[in-house]
Amino acid sequence: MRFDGVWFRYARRAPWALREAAATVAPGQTVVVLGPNGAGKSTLLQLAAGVLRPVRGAVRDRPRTVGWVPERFPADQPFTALGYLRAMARLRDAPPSAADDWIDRLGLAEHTGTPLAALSKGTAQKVGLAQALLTPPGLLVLDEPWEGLDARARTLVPQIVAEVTGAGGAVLVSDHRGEIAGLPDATHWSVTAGTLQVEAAVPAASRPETDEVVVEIAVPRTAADDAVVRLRESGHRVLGVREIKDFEVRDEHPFAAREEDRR
Ligand SMILES: Nc1ncnc2c1ncn2[C@@H]1O[C@H](COP(=O)(O)OP(=O)(O)OP(=O)(O)O)[C@@H](O)[C@H]1O
Repeated sequence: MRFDGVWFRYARRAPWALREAAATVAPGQTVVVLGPNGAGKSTLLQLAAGVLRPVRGAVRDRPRTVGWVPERFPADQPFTALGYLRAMARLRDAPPSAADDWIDRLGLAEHTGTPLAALSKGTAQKVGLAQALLTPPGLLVLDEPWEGLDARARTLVPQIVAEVTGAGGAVLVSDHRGEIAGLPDATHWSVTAGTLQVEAAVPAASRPETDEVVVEIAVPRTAADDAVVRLRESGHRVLGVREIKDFEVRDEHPFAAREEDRR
C-alpha cells in the first residue's frame, strides 16, 4: 500500500493536518507511527484505513480486508457485545466461531450479554479489537491500541501484530507511549506537525537476546498495569502477563533441589 503525496485537512480553510505524506507499506511489514499529541497520527491512520479520503494525492493498493481499531471504540450502539460481534462476523462472511474465538482469547466471555454502551472503556476497546480481527486482515490499523486495556490484554497486542504480519498482513500502529516501539523489524514513521518522516527498520539481529534471562515475578492484580509500565520504563522487556493459576508451581523449592545436589 502506498501513500502517494497525501494531503489532508478537516475543513476547507482549516490548517493541513497532513502534508504531502509519501510512504510505502509492504505485506508482512509492521509500521509504528510515533509522534506527539496532535501531530497527525490518527489522521494518517484513518487515511490508511480508508476512513478518511485524501484532499490531495491518493492512498494506492490498499489490501481488500482492512481491520480498523479506532482510538475509542464507538460503543453507543444498540447491541450486546456478543450480538455485535456475531453480526459483524456475518457481515464479513466469517463463521460465528470467529467471534467466539476472539471473545475467548480477549477474556470477553463474562461481558457477552452486556450492552455495548454499558461496557467499561477497556472492555469496549477489546470488542473493537475483536471486530477488526474477525477475518484475517490484509491491513490492520491500530490507533493507540493499549489505551484502557488491562496488562494482560496489552501483552496480547504484540502477539496479534506478529500473527497478522506472519500471515502476510501489514500492520500500522500508533503509539505515543513507546509501548511497541521495540518490536523487532518494525519500521518507524514519525509524524511531526503534519509532516511524515520514514525511519529505518530496527533489525531483529540487533537485540542481544542470547544474554537475556527470564525473571518471573508475581504482583497483586491491581498493581499489574503499573508494574508493566515501570518495568518497561526501566528498560526491561515484558514478555507476558498471566493468571497465577496458569503458573506451574514446582513441588520442590529450588533451593531444596540445590541442597540435594550438594550431597
Ligand atoms: N475531526 C476533526 N476535526 C477537526 N480537526 C481535527 C479532527 N481530528 C483531528 N483534528 C486536528 O488535526 C490535527 C491532527 O490530529 P490527530 O488526531 O491526527 O493527531 P494525533 O497525532 O493522532 O494526536 P493524539 O496523539 O492526541 O491522538 C490536530 O490539530 C487536530 O486538532
